Amino acid sequence: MHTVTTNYRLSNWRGEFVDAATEQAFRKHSEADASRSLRRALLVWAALVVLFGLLDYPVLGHGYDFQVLFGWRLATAAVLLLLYWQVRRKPSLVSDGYAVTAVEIFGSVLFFMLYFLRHDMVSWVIAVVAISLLALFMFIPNRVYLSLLASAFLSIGLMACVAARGMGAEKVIGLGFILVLPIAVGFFTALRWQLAQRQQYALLMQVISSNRDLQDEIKRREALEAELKRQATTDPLTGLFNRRQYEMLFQRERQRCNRLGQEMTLCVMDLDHFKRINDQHGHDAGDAVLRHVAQHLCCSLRHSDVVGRFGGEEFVLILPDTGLEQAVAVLNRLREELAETPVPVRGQLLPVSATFGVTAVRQDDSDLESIVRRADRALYEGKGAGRNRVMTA
Ligand SMILES: Nc1nc2c(ncn2[C@@H]2O[C@H](COP(=O)(O)OP(=O)(O)OP(=O)(O)O)[C@@H](O)[C@H]2O)c(=O)[nH]1
Repeated sequence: MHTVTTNYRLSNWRGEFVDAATEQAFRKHSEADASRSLRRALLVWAALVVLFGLLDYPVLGHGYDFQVLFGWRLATAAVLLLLYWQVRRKPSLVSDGYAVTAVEIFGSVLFFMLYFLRHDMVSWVIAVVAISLLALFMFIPNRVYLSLLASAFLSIGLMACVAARGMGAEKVIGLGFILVLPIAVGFFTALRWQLAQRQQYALLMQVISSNRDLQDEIKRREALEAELKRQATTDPLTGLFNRRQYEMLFQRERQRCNRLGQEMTLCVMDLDHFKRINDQHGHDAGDAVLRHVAQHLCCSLRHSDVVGRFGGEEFVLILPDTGLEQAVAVLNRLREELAETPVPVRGQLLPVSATFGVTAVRQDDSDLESIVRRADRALYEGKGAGRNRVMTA
């Protein structure tokens, strides 16, 4: 279960998450998007700065003022493009906002120069500054207070320019009031926008977290279901199919073989003198031998063969698509393998062997029990004949 409890509380005044780690995660999440929008804005800004320089020429001619202004325009565009390149290389620059603020402050200086050099468009400059103040709040996506700093620099700077040109105090104060308007609108709009973005992010994260919990729960239930199924179908000691399961699999395989006209054999296998192992080495050693033999049977036989534990040290092997002759060959190989590989138990090698009774499944066999009884008879003949052998019936 994902029990991470993230604090999504928002500070209405900062427009950020109260929890620093959550704020950090949000910025990381929105970084790519914010960096893309900022880069676009920087390109447009740089293009406008240079293009509007062409309009300076008819007014200023080829003189010194034009050269200074155009030089400054080019410098501004270069700084904007430098930031564009840096943000592209390192998108995290957009999240902390300091580099963008510094560039905005540098970019503002062009307005002051325009104010002094383009006397023909003083009121235009003021209007453009007012619009730019609004735009500033959009440039720094996560730092509304840094935008406030950049806009304060631009508006106070412009007021200082107006004062420097000898305008009266009432004009300067009046301009201040005019400029406060776009700053207030920009600030509160950006603040609301930031809050809305974070609310959306919190909702998204909560949905993702619930989905993850749900997926974990589904996985847990699936594992539980698989475990229950395993317990219901297998023998706990050896992991082989239990009686109910191999009986069911026998019926299925018999029908399949009948349909395809294939032969099928069934074998009952019993370990020889198993009691001795228990008596001499203990019940645990006997269990270990049973597990080892079960493992060996599963590895040696075909994937489609069915291996079940009949009870005690007896096993049932169902071999679909296998005639009696073939089965005898397979079982002899198995018998030899068992007899040749002693089982390692607690540092000792215990020799094991087994006797097999095998019979073909016939069309007229009424049920599994009668087939097992026939194989069992062969098995006991094998025991009587000296064990460690394969007998047919
Ligand atoms: N360790 C262990 N022993 C078991 C288990 N189930 C049955 N046995 C033991 O298996 C032994 C079977 O003994 P017997 O039926 O006399 O057969 P055997 O000693 O193998 O002799 P033969 O079959 O005649 O070769 C008994 O001692 C049972 O207690 C089990 O799950 N674990």
